Amino acid sequence: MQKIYSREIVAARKAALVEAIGALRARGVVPKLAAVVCSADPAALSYVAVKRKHAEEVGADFEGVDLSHAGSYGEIAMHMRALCARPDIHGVIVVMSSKPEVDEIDVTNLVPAHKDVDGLSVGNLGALLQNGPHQRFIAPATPRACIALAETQEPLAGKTVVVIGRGRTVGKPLANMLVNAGATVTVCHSATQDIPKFSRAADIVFVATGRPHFFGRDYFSEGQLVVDAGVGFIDGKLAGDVDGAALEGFDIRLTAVPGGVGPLTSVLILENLLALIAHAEAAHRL
Ligand SMILES: Nc1nc(=O)c2c([nH]1)NC[C@@H]1CN(c3ccc(C(=O)N[C@@H](CCC(=O)O)C(=O)O)cc3)C=[N+]21
Repeated sequence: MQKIYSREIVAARKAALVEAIGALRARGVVPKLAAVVCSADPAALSYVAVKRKHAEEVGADFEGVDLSHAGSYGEIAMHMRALCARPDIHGVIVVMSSKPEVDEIDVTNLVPAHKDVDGLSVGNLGALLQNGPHQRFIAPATPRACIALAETQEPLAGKTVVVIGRGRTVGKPLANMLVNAGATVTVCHSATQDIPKFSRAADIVFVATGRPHFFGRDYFSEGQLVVDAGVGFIDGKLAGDVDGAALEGFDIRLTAVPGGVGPLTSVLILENLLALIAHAEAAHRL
């Protein structure tokens, strides 16, 4: 088994971000990202800290917003409207929690498309499905990271791929983005009978279920590329959905957790932030 790390692509893309943000700052535009947490979930809060670190490393401003104490959806909506109206904030991400206290996609839909930095609102996802030639949309960062990491290994057009997971932040948008990229896509999920029948036959398998170390040797076949988008915890340690230890001695490439999709996701959120600024400037909103 060969582990695939994102370190090099992350470093290269970060260096490009530093340069682009420096150029923006030189003409008075300071990119600013706001990250909103709606649920009192330590994992969501720690993810905000990771976002802050990455933003500050490349010279972007960052604001964490904790709405977990808001009493009602109405109160959350009021805070969201005020936040999204602020001209100093170019992008707003609503952090999805594994223990949501409100429907965080509903909250995401309060972010207007021109500030929807993670591309998860209804408008951006609709545009992603349409994928028209004149459409500019923001694609969700985690699926983008899965695809960018896979593309460091092999082209996707014409490949047979299986996506395990149909979640709203990774699996479902990822499957549609893979279709757009020219892959032949099968989506497996909790109601699928005999997932290995499908996953073993694929050229590339993307796993995004949030079940740490659930997927072992039975699910895969030799020669495959496996992209692991899982960010679960086992004994307090970050663990992907794929049980890497079960693949030892197997001729297969597996993206690392930690060190694979995760760090690239953070970089792509910031690339999305710059794309929002470019779109706004093209539309003379800035
Ligand atoms: N709207 C939304 N978009 C998201 O993309 C999103 C979200 N909500 N909710 C939470 C999950 C989680 N997530 C991670 C991103 C990077 C790392 C990451 O960089 N992890 C490092 C390790 C960091 C450490 O060890 O603390 C790694 O994998 O190497 C982890 C987790 C994005 N998420």
